[in-house]
Formats: sequence, C-alpha cells, structure tokens
Amino acid sequence: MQRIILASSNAGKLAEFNRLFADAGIEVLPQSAFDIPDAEETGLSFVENALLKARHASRLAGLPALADDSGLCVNALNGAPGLYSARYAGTHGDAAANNRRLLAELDAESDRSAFFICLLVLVRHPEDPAPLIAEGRWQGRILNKAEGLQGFGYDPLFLPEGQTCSAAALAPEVKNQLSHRGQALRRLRRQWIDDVA
Ligand SMILES: O=P(O)(O)OP(=O)(O)OP(=O)(O)OC[C@H]1O[C@@H](n2cnc3c(O)ncnc32)[C@H](O)[C@@H]1O
Ligand SMILES: [Mg+2]
Repeated sequence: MQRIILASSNAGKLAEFNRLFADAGIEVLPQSAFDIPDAEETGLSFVENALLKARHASRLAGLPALADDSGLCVNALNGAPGLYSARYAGTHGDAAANNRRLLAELDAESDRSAFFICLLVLVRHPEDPAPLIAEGRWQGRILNKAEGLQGFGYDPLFLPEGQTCSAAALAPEVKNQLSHRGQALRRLRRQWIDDVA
C-alpha cells in the first residue's frame, strides 16, 4: 500500500482527511508519527505555505507528503483573517478567541459574506519540481453567534450557502461533501489518478 505523510498538526483537518481517505487504499500518516515539527509558514499565499509544509514534511519523513493550507476570507474585512486564520487573535490555534475577534470585527457590518479556501499540495519527494496542486472554495456568510459542536476553527460561525445551519452543525460526512477541503481533495485525487495512469 502507498504511504504518504499528512503535513498537518491540526486535529480537525486530520479527522476530516482520515474520513476522506477511508476508501482510497493509501496509508496516510500524520506528521506527528515522525515527530516532525511544524514548518514555518512564511509564504505570502496559501499555495506557498502549502508547498513549504509539504516539502518540509517530505524531507524529514523521506516519504511523499500532502499539505493543506486553508483559511477563512471575509469580504468586508478585505479577505481577513485569510492567511492568518489560525492565529487571528494572537495565539495559534485558539479557535474560541479567533471566533470572538471575528464577531467583534464584524460588529456593525451588514455584508457578512465569506468563503473558506483550501490549497492542497502533494510532493512525491522533497525537491519535486512538479507538485500536484488543487484548490477548493466554500461560499457562505458569518453568523451573529456560534452554533453547533462538530468541526473545528470557524465552523460554528460559518453558514454555508444553501444550508440552514452552521458548518459545525453539519454531520462530518456532509461537511466533507460540501467543504473547501472535500472539493480540493477530490480534485487532487483526479490529478493523482491521471498522473499514475
Ligand atoms: O498548518 P497546519 O498544521 O495544517 O494547521 P493549522 O491549523 O495551522 O492550519 P493553517 O495554517 O492552514 O490555518 C488554517 C486555519 O483556518 C481555519 N480553517 C481552515 N479550514 C477550516 C475549516 O474547515 N473549518 C473551520 N476553520 C477552518 C482554522 O482556523 C485553521 O486553523
Ligand atoms: Mg498552520
């Protein structure tokens, strides 16, 4: 069976990927299994950061690596929190504080439209000059208060277009069908299949 490293330390993403890869016949190992520390995310775009994370994990594990760089872009905030979604309120990964800041920033704002974006990069080796790259976007709007207990990050404040409840109130398999991450992974897998065919 093919083995790849998932170059992420985010438990919410890892749970979603495990479900998305359940039928793929690929063994997907989190970077924690190799004690790989987080890469420095110094890029100016999601795709640059995803490349940095994938190359870093592939180098340290000696295996192909898949990285996800993602975030929430709010139109009235000129795309913020954007690249800084994981540390919007200052501390990396403090979802409650990030959600509080988002609500405060949008306090009197009537345009609450937003989208999640996910860039996936797969490198077959650390210097891979032709990585596979796929993107997904999920449109929606920011609610006035948190709702739902599933998912992670900004899910409790995100009302997906066409839905009547937040992303955190959707069953995990429904979120994967609709989400930026689900879309990007399905696109990546099509490239992957074409690539080996
Ligand atoms: O870099 P890794 O280790 O993968 O983990 P991370 O949490 O730092 O991940 P990112 O740098 O890609 O930042 C993405 C942030 O965007 C938010 N985010 C991304 N996808 C999301 C989703 O599906 N639902 C809710 N929030 C999401 C959440 O705050 C994430 O921490
Ligand atoms: Mg990160």
